[in-house]
Amino acid sequence: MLPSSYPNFQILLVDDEPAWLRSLSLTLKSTAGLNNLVTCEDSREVMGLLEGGGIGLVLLDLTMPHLSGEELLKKIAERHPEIATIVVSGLNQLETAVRCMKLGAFDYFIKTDEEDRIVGGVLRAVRMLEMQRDYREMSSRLVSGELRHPEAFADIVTADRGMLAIFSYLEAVAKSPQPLLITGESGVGKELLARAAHALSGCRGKLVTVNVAGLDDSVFADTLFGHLRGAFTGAEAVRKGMVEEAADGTLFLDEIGDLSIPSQVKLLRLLQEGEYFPLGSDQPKRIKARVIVATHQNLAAKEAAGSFRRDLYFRLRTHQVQVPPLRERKGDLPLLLDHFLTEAARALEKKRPTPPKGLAQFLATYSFPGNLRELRAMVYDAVSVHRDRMLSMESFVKAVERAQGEAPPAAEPAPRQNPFAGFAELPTFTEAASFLVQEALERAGGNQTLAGRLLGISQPALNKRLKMMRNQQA
Ligand SMILES: Nc1ncnc2c1ncn2[C@@H]1O[C@H](COP(=O)(O)OP(=O)(O)OP(=O)(O)O)[C@@H](O)[C@H]1O
Repeated sequence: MLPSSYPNFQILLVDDEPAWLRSLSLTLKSTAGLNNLVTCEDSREVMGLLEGGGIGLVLLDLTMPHLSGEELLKKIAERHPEIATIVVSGLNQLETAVRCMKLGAFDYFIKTDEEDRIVGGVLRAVRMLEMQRDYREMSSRLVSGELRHPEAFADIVTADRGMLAIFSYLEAVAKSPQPLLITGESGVGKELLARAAHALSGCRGKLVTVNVAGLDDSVFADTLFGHLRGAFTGAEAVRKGMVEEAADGTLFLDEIGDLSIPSQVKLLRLLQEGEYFPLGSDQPKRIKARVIVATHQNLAAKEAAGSFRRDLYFRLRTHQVQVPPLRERKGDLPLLLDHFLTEAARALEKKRPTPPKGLAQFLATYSFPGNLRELRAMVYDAVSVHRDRMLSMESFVKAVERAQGEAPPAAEPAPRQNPFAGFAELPTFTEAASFLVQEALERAGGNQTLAGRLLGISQPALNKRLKMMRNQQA
């Protein structure tokens, strides 16, 4: 099912110099993994090729016999506005470049420009086209309203708009043979989303998960590609690789940000060629699985720092979702509490306890660096120690205090900023206290005990202050 061609539209290279076409094709293939290329030496054939469909991007020379690049640029913009055109010309003239951009060129390069610049421009255009296509798909689904397959997301508890938009996106790209990249902090639910994407793909095969963190290159190759008997000392039997296990299904590679550079090369080759060799075999096998990868790391930063290959990064992020951390979807806390309470009670064979009033508000004041995994563990812990009908708030307060105490100290303990430092005119004591109290109550969802905790005073002391404030206003 995985095509070896990338991107999933064709890139047409037009130039009357066959040598340039060969060298540009080679560069795009070897440095950016772009191999869905078509070349054309005769400018008169270009419009016919475009009519055939399938071409998304044109790289166009300007000086050619018969039809000039500028004439073609005009025609393409008129008849195929959905196709992006990049001019790669021998002419280093500002006026020509400006004219081409006005005619609708996406970018303009000179043949003597550094290879890297031209490749970077082509990758930008590819990315833009991919995003446009995803956006079109997604908006048509959003306009149509409901999810088509809500059952695929049954295990994911949320009412958050950002998460629901991710669901729509996953539905939109479900049948795409290109890889899907899921990023987000640890514990946000990336694996659950990978499961949902697999369910949506409608593939008959299994979802096979491989955590690639800590696999050295030879173990990575052996795990993914398998080996023949006798391939190396100790290889007493044939081992099927995970790629084969995932045939007609999904291969989910978790912690992809930790992959070593040699393994990155192997993965890129697998995605690019669609083929691999089990260790000890010279018979290539074809991958028949869709690939989903996930990481909690910032791949763009790793790519910029040189520890993640650019060509692989671009290939992997054809379809990408960034899962928001729990602290950015606190509206989900009551739903999640409810879900994890039921789950924990069932797993621990206890009666489902009632959560204390204000628990969700209290948890909303915490940043949850471990995200949903941390919340789940907190709930399990509280349920396992509780005895009464009502769950104790204390267990959660302690867990939060413990976690805050364990948080690694900032490299230099940040001096607490004076929030009034920039004020031209200072508020009075009474005004400042009133702002503080209002803010704390808002953050605690009106719960005075929690608001008091945030301010470092007891609930009765806060209550007294509130009465005082009311009297002052009266
Ligand atoms: N929206 C959700 N509803 C219910 N349970 C969830 C949700 N999101 C995550 N979980 C649960 O939280 C835990 C962590 O989720 P998951 O393993 O999918 O996170 P992850 O992002 O893949 O983490 P890591 O980066 O560490 O691999 C799991 O037990 C999962 O079932």
